[in-house]
Amino acid sequence: MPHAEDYTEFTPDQYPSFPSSPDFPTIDLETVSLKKIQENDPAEQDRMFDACKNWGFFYLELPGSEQGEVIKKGADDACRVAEKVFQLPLEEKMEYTFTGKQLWGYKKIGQTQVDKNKTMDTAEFFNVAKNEMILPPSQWTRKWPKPVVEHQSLFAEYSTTAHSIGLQILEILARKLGIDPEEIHERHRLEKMAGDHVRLTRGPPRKSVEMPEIQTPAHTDFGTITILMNWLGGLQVYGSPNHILGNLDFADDTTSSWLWVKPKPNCAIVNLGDAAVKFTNGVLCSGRHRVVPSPGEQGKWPRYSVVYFVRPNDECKLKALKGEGVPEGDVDGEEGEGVNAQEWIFRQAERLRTGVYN
Ligand SMILES: O=C(O)CCC(=O)C(=O)O
Ligand SMILES: [Fe+2]
Repeated sequence: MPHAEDYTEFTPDQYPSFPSSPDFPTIDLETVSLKKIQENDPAEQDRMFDACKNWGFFYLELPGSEQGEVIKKGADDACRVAEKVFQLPLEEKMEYTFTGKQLWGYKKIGQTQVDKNKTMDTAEFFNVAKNEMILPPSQWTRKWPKPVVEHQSLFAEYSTTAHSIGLQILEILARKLGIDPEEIHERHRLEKMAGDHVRLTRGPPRKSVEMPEIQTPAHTDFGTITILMNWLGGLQVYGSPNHILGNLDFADDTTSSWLWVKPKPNCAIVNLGDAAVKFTNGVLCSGRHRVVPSPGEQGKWPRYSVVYFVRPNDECKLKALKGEGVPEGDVDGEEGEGVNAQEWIFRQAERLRTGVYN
């Protein structure tokens, strides 16, 4: 990696701590040790299962697990690449906008509507596709910016590791519900085409004390499971658990209904997405969340995050799986039924972008 002094924006050593004040109510999430679940610790696995049925969100403690260390270091390195990507001229970044049904590449600021008044989002994303990075550049189907090309091995390792951790978690959840774990593996083959990507995000420093801006509007993730690394506050979870598929409603936007997720050192934040709700017929919860500018002093820094989305293979149908813990019938009516994962994700992304669901 280039020298740290080349960078000015992503400076986690300098970040002030998350303010401890009743003005910033936080959500009390469980902390699950990756090492322990990998060692089949039954109590740890039970706590994780409960967290996935309740909030659909938990902290995943990384140290002590080899794969955990890859994510911890890899996320830092990915942010340094992100800095370089976001520093490219807008004109150049726009050469990488999403094409067709693939949500890969660049999303500029202000592309997504965040409220009923048509206020636009303030975060920029760069989505680095798993299916490209795990292949040699000669097999790539699209162009990637130089900083990404130069760090292909970082993105390949990060994608492979995050995908593997996601599947280990899903396998444990499947067993608890009496679902054959092979049903999960078959729908999430690493080498098959899927919407999986490493998302690099950058939100600008806060403009005003009142924090009116929203960096990323309320949403549930569209895939199966997400492994998120962030360093500054800003992520918020809606204060009542969501078991509704694809819930993108702006809902009650009053600040009191949102709880802050305080970043926890050495931990990833794991959350389930819509496909996990669908596969389990609503037993597992895909937590509704959004991103606002970091609170207090933290808001003076630009906010970076590194998100890995584990998604079902493109052709996979979003249907409940069989298992003794999965109720019969369809708790969500026909929503998403029979639609393949690629189509579902594309539709949801369009709905989120345009706000037509409201
Ligand atoms: O930046 C974060 O902390 C969360 C980002 C997120 O929710 C997303 O990209 O889906
Ligand atoms: Fe999200």
